[in-house]
Amino acid sequence: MAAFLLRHRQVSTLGVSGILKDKLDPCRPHVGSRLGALAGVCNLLREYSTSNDNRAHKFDFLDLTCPHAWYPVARRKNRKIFLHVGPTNSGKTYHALKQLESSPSGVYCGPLRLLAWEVAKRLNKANVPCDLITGQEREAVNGAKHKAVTVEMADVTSNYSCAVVDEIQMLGCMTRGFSFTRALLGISADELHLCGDPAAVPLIQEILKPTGDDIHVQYYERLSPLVPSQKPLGSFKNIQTGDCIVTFLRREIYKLKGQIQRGGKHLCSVVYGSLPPETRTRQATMFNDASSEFDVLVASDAIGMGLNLNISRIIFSTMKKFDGVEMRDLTISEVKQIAGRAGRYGSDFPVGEVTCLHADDLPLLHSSLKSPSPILECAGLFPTFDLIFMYSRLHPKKGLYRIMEHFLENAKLSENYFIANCEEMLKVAAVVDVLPISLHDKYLFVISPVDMRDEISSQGLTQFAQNYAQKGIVRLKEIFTPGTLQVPKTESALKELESIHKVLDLYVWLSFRLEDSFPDRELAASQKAICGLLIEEFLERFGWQKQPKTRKLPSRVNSGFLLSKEPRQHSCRLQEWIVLNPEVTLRKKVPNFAGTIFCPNSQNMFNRLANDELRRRRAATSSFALSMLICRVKLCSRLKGAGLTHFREGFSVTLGASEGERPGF
Ligand SMILES: Nc1ncnc2c1ncn2[C@@H]1O[C@H](COP(=O)(O)OP(=O)(O)OP(=O)(O)O)[C@@H](O)[C@H]1O
Repeated sequence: MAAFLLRHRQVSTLGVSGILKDKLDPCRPHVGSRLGALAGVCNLLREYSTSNDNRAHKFDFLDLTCPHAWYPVARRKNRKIFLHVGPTNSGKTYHALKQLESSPSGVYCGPLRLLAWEVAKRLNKANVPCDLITGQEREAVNGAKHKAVTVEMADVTSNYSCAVVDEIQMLGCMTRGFSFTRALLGISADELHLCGDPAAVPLIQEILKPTGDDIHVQYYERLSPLVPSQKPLGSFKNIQTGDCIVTFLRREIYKLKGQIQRGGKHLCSVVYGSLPPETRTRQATMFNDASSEFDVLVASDAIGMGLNLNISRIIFSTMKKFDGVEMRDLTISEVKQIAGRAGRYGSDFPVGEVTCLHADDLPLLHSSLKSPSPILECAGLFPTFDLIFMYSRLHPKKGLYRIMEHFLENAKLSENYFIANCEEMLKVAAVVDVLPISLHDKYLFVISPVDMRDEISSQGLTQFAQNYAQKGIVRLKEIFTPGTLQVPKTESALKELESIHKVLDLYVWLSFRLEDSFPDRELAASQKAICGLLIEEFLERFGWQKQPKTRKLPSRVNSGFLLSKEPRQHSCRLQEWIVLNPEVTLRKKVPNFAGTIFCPNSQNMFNRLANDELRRRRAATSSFALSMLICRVKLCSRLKGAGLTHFREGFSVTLGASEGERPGF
């Protein structure tokens, strides 16, 4: 599918693979605001940013031994630090958020967009106006003094009464850890609440010593019991409603989903890392909803964070995972984080159970659950653009790749820190180095959330950077043909669609940083939403097309869900709502109609699309609000002969519906 979407498939990645070993990282670099002001460094550097290069030579830009000094705004405060630590599902975040909610101003910093969305929603619902800021979203709420952000977007120049940094143990993450270190050292708040694993306590106490902050540690116990089973699952015949099967390969997820569904008793939602976050949330919602048919979850370790899940039992299908270098046993922290998802407090399953598919794996499960997580020893660090820029002036002939490489090899660090793993960033640096753009712009591409291991994503980035360098403006249509997305028919087509979603996501990210040069944010966002829906359509159909007749509804099914006697055949029913996207190509074909038409073919799917759209509209500019219209499909013949393959015989569309019309949900 991507072959006709990405127009320049032959784009060279400039021999990057020859330069770098292609190792996988556990966390994707996703760095939104590393360009944000780092006042300490800036002050330090300002005096060297004149043409007096002799002075610059005397300053050691490689000295990263005192990162706390980079944040003068935070250093002017005597912060009270509250460490909320304990196992998963122990109420750490709940208590920290209560403090945030009752403070006059504040910020929540989470590791995932999903978490930022959830907190923004929660605060707004509690009548605490809260903005949402992630790499790809800016949703401003009138009068908001609170913000929910992804950790990379944390602002270290503003003052807050209260700040919360969630999953603080991630400061030890090889790729993203430095953003947590930056939030820990740099957020200027009277109260800073840190939630996470007790394994991070000694390190945090150590690195905060030079700040003089006041530290209080509060330990929590799990709110609901977690019972490790003595018996393995053995066979998928023993799967029950509320079970979650964990596996680590995407391919395996679909294999297990198919296997379980073929038993005819259960339908499976799926959650894994490369699904768009919106899709992950919806899959989780379907699984949680007792009235939906999807009563079993097949997931990767992506369930470890960010999703509220009503899981009764976690079943590890394997206790090994490929980490990009080798196949290895799961670590104690990984086992605990995943297993801890069973039996969430306040959910339908107040007691959680955990087991393995195979008896051989039980000893490792049991021993991991009994052991404390190993103490974290070092926190991540990464040079800001200011430092890289000043360092580059000492080596004016070197490209960003060589400057970064040299900087990272020679940086001086104290024993509490490590320099982030930036192989992915270096791959991008090699791509953009040959282009005639400024160091600042190169750095921006380098820190963008691109997955360079994914061929389509890496080609998307290359194309964006090349077009930007050549023309100064990047139109989405030059690389992507809107209106050509289709429901994938195979797993490999699904994978391509996931990659296309990543490319569109990257465009949106760039559009927030280079607004004039990436003007098609709205189009990219609407195409992203469609990608998500098509992916979901695949997920709902998967495993059913071959044997729909063997289907027996499980007991908890509410058959009203799909409004059909044959629940899995929902593609036969055309619903009465559509989404119009005026950007796309049908303009010429259909008189009086300024757009293409996407027609969700189930009410369920439509509701999701409409919810998404309304959420976006609330946040969007008025011009964007006009770019997608939701309108009613009626039985008339205006589109007959227009070649609209989305529509079935006998149905067509009323044109020119007004934006005021609202679907009835
Ligand atoms: N005192 C409480 N009253 C009501 N609900 C609570 C309370 N404490 C926690 N909860 C609920 O229990 C669940 C788990 O709490 P929370 O997410 O704060 O745990 P956590 O320790 O941060 O877990 P994790 O590490 O998995 O994020 C949440 O749904 C939360 O709303």
